[in-house]
Amino acid sequence: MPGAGSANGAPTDLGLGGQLLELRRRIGATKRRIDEEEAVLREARKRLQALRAELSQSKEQEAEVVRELGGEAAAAAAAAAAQAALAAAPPAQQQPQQQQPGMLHQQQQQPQQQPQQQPGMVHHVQHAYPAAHPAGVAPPGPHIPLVVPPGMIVQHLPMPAGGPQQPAVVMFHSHGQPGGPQLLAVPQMVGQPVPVVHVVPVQHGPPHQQQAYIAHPHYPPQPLQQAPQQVQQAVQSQPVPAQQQAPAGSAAPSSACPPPLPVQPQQNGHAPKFVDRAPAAAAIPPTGGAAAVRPPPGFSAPPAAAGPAGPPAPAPSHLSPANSGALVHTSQEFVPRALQLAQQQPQQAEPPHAAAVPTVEQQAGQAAGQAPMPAAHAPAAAAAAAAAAPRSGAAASGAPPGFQSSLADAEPMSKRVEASPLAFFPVPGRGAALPLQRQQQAAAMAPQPSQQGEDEQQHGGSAGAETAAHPQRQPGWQEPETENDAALAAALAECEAHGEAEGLSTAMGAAVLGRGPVAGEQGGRGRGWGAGPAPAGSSPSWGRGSSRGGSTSGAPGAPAVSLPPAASPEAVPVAEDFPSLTAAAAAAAAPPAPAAGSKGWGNTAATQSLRSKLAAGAPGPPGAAAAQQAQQAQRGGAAAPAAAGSPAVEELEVRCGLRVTGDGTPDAERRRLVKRQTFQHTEKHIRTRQQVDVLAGLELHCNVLTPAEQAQLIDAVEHWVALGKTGHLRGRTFSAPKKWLPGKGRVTMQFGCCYNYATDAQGREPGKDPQGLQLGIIPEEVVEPLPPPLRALCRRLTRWRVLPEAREPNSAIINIYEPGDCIPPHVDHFDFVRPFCTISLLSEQSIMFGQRLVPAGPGEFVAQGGDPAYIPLPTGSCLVLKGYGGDTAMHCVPPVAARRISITLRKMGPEHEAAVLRETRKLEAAQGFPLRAFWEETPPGGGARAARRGGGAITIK
Ligand SMILES: O=C(O)CCC(=O)C(=O)O
Ligand SMILES: [Fe+2]
Repeated sequence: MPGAGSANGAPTDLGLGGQLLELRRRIGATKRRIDEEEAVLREARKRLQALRAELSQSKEQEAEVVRELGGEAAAAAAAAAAQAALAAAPPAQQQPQQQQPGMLHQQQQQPQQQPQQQPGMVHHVQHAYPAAHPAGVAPPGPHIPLVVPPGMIVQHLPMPAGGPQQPAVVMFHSHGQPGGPQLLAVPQMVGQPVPVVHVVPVQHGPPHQQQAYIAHPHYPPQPLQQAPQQVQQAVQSQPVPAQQQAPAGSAAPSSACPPPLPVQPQQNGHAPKFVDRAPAAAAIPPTGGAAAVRPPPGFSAPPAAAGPAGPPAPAPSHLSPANSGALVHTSQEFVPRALQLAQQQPQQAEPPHAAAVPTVEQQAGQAAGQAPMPAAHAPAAAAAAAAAAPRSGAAASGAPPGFQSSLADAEPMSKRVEASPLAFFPVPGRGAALPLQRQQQAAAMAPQPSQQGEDEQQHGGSAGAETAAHPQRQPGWQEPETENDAALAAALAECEAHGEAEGLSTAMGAAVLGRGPVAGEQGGRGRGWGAGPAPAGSSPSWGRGSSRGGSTSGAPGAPAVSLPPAASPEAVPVAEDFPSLTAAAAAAAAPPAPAAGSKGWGNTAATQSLRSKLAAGAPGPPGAAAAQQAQQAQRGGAAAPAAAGSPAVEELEVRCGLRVTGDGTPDAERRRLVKRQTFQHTEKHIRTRQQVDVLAGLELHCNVLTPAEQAQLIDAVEHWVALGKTGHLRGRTFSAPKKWLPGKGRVTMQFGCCYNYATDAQGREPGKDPQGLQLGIIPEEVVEPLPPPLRALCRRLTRWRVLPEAREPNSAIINIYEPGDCIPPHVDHFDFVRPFCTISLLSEQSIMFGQRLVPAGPGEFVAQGGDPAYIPLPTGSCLVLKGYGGDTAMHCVPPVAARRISITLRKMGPEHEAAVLRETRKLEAAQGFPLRAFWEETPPGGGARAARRGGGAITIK
C-alpha cells in the first residue's frame, strides 16, 4: 500500500523527496502534540496551585468551624474508635515507611492532635496511599473506622465486575474545582462507621481521580499493614509515595480505575487500530477500510476485572435506605459496627459468576421480546401528579410550595433527619436542599432495571428479522424541518401562553428557539435527515426516512466513500450563534423571578447571600459555577469577564463548565484539531445478499474534548452520579441496576427527557407501552434538564459542524460502564432524530456494529450473517451515527476492559420535545412555580453556614 511504513515507521516507497516530506509532516504533528500536552500540563499545574490555595483556606475555615462547634468528646470517641478497630484488626504487614525522593505529602494530613470534633464527626481520617496506584481502588491498607461526617458524599467506587452498585462507600472528591475537595454525605451513612481502606490525596492525579476511597463491604477485609501506632501516624501525616504499586494479591481489580488523563488511546483487546489518529493538516481519509475494522480472530469479550462476580451481597442493614436518617448513634456504637462491618465481609462471599447471569436462552428470550406484559400504564396526568407530589405537597400544607423552607414542613420521615444538615446538602451553589420526599420519590420512581432484556430492547430490538430488529422504527417525525419547526413553535407558543417568563421550560424553549433556520447538513450535503435509503428489499414501512432522507452514506451496495471534510473552520460561525446558549444557560440558571405572591424560596436572603458568596469566587461544581456566571453575565455583573459585549465562545464554555479555565485557545483553532474519520465495512445483506456497508454514515470525530476538558466533564458526571445516588435528581434522571449482573447493568443518567430503556416501577417495558405498542420517550416522566456543561457541549458540536445545526441535541443519556459492563445490541430509538452522537470518556473501548448482532452468552455478542465491525472510540471523541450505521445496523459495546463513560447526545423528535415541554408545564402548573434544575437549588435557611450551625456538618465552602 502506498505510504506503508517500514519497521521503524519511515516510509519506504515514496522516494527520498516523499520520505522527507512525510517525515516533516510527522515532525510537525509530533510538535503539535507536544504543544497540546504542554498546555494541558500548564493547566494542571495552575489547577494544582489553586487547589492548594483553596485547601489551606478550607482548612482555616474548618478549624474555625470546629472551634465553634466544640466537641472534644467526639474527637476522643473517634480516636477511641480508630484505636479499637486497629487493635482488633489482623496483624500488620510491613508497609514502606521511608520517605522517598519525590514523595508528595498529603495536604490534608492532620496535626498529631486531632482538632476538636462534633459527635459523629471524624474528618481527615485519611491514610496516605500511593496516588498512582494502578488499580485505583481498595488496595490493602489499614482499616480506620471512619464515622461519616455530615458533609461527605457517597460517591462512586469503581467496583469489581459484578459488584454491587449500592453506594456504600464514601470518598472525598475534589470535583476539580479550584475550591478543592467537596465533602458531602448521604443521609443513611451519616454517623455510620465505615472502614477506610484507601485514600487518594486530593492533590494527585487528574480531577476524576482526586478521590479518597473508603472500603465497601463488598470487598473482603484487607489486612492491616502497620502496627496501630504506625497506622495512626500514617493516617495523620504519612507522605505519599508517588509510584508505589499495589502489593500482589490485592483485592482490587486491576482495571477498576482507568489510568489518569490524558488518556492515551488504548485498545481493550477487542479491536485493532485501523486509522492513524495522529493530527494531520487535513482530515484523514479512511485507511484500511473494511479490513481494518474486522475483529481479531477469536475475539471474545472477557471482562478484564478480576473482582468477584455475582449478585451483590446484601448491604449491611445500617447502610440500607430504611436506615436513612437514623442519625443518632453514640460514639460507642461506632467501633463495634465498624468492626462488625469488616468482619461481615467474608460471609458476604459472592456466588460464582455463572450463577448470577442469565442463560443464553434467557437472553435470547429477552432479546426476542418475550418478557411478560407490563402492568397498567399510569395515565399521564397521574404520573405527572405523582412526579409533582414531592414538591407540591408542601404547597398543599400552606408552606412554600415544593421545598421545605422550614423543617416544620417536613414529612414524618424527614423529621428523623431534621436535626441533621443532611436534610440538605450543605454545598452552596449546587444541587442541594432536596426535600426528603424527593429522595423517596426518586426511590419510588426509579426504574428497576431487572436488566431482563433491558438493553436488547432498549433502543430498538435485537436479534431476529430486520423488522423485528427495528421494532421502534416509526414514521412520524420525519417531516420536513419546517414542519418540525412549526410543531415546536406551536408547542412553545402553548407554553408561552402560560405567561411565565422564566424557569426551566422557557430555558428549554430558548435553547430551541435560539436555533436559526436549518443549516445544510454536513457541510452542505443537503437537508437529509441522516436516514439513509433503506437497503434494497427492506420494508418501506420502516419510515419515511427511507424515501425522504438525504443519503449520507451512499447507495446500498455501493462502495463506501469517505465523506468530504467538514466545512473549513473559517467558514464556521463561531460566536454569533453562541449567545443562544448563553441565554438558555442564563435562563436556566436564573432563579425564577418571584412573581407577586410567589412562594418559592429562590430569592431568600440566604440564597442571595449564598449567591454573592459564589460570585465572590467560592467554588462549585462546573454546572453551578457556570450557571452562576451566566447569571452574572446576564446581569452585566462585574464578575463576568465578557458580559457586556458578545463574549467569546471559549469564555462562555468556561462559564458553562465545559472548557477549562485558562485555556485561551481560540475556538477556530480548537476546532481545527478535530479530526474526522469515516468507515466502511461491507456485509452481504441478510436477505437480498447484496453488499451493504454497515458503517455507512458513521463518523468519528477525535479531539472534540481536550484531556483537561474531559477531566472536567468526568468530574461533573461523577458529581451528578453522586447526586443521583442520593436521590437528588428528579424522577428517573438517575438509575442504577438493583441487581448487578455481569454484563447486564450500568449506571445511567438521562437528562432532557426520559427514555424507557428499562422496565420501570410501573412495569413498563423497554420500548413498549402496556398495549405492546412502541414506547420510547415518556414525556410525563420529567427528568432534569441538560446541565450547562452538556448544553455547551451540544452547542460546540453544532458550532463545529460535528452535528448539523438543526440537530443540536436536547437530551442526553450518560452510561457509566464499570469493567465488564456492556450495552447489548440495539438500534437507537427513532423518537430521537438522526444524526445523534456519543462522546467517549475515561477509557478507549470499542463499539461493535453489525447488520444483526445477537447475544451469544453473558455479555457476549456475535454478528449473524457476517463479521462484526469494531470501531475503537478514543477518549474525547465523538461518534456520529446516521445513515445505515445509525438507522439500520445494530451496535453494542462489548464488556469494557476499563471504566468508561459515554454521553449519548440526541435530539428528540419535535413532537416528543413538545410533549416533554407540555408535561413540564403541567408539573409547573400543578406546583405553582417553575421547576428548577438540580444545579439551581440551594439550601434553604442560610445554606452551608446555617447548616453547620444547625447540625454540625462539616462543609468545605
Ligand atoms: O456507550 C456508547 O458509546 C454507546 C451508547 C449507546 O449506544 C447508546 O446510549 O445508545
Ligand atoms: Fe446506541
